[in-house]
Amino acid sequence: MADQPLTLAEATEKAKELRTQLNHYSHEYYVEDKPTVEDYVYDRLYKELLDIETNYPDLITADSPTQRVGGKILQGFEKVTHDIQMFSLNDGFSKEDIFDFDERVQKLAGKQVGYCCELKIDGLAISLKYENGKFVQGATRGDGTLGENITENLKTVKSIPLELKKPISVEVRGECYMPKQSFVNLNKEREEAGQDVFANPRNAAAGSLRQLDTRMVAKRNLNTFLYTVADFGPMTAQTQFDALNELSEIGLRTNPEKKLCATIEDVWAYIEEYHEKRTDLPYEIDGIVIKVNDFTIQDELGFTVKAPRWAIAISFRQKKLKRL
Ligand SMILES: NC(=O)c1cc2c(=O)c3cc(F)ccc3oc2nc1N
Repeated sequence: MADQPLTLAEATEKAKELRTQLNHYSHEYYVEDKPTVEDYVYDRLYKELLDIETNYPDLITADSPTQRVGGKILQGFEKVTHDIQMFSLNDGFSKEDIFDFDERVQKLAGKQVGYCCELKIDGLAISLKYENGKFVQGATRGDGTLGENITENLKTVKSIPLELKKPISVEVRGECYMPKQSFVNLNKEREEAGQDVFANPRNAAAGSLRQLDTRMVAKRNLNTFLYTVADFGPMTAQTQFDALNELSEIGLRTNPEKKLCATIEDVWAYIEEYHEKRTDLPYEIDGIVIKVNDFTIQDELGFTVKAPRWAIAISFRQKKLKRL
């Protein structure tokens, strides 16, 4: 006999249970890249939740996984002012530039400093605001002070949690990117449809986030790596390396290839290592970012008008580095 339809009380309880379970499985799959259940298990639970929400639309919540597919057609993107400016990075183009950076930093800091090295993901810089653990605003960098509100589009990016693991209020920043394979698939579809193809995954990600139809964004398989805590709230990390671990602990996706380097020689070895490995990565990188690890020293060094003095990006994208 068909199941008795659930009462509202039963449906409310069941929907809550399914949302928690589905969001947990989604976190494992999209944020940790370590799923513990097969897709069909997820799909069955998802269908069960969708049926309940279809029968009881009032039970739909903002953090329900069914809301990830989008469905809003936006009129445009409102402007957002970044309370904390979103800077860009100074670029280095050679081994000499990196060693000069180290010399400047040691001189300013008055001592040997350690560096946190990270891959420079080739995507679009984004800012994510959470209030009491809930995702409330996503924005582009724009000119560093004025960005665009792309919250509805970022809600369809599965690795961006709609709710953190802790009910804290923070602002974090990172990169939204399109994985290489998704880029190849998308361009194949576009070519078959007689549409223009995207030149590279970065343009494809930027073009996807500019879509006004959020259902289109949901289909683009965008992803993220977070790398900066702008407004710390109750977060306690005192170094960049620890901040990346803390971001991961509250449920945000961070890049696993980070490395703590005690000397600039170790930094250079890391740069050479990933200059070789970059073609094997499932996402594009356009270089390496080197950051003074200790936040106290970062604060001492501060920013110029356009960039932090305590970081430098080395770009793989130009000729001179080919001779690495
Ligand atoms: N594309 C990137 O993967 C990446 C980019 C930045 C920045 O743009 C950036 C800009 C700042 F003003 C300060 C720190 C930063 O750290 C960063 N770290 C990264 N890993």
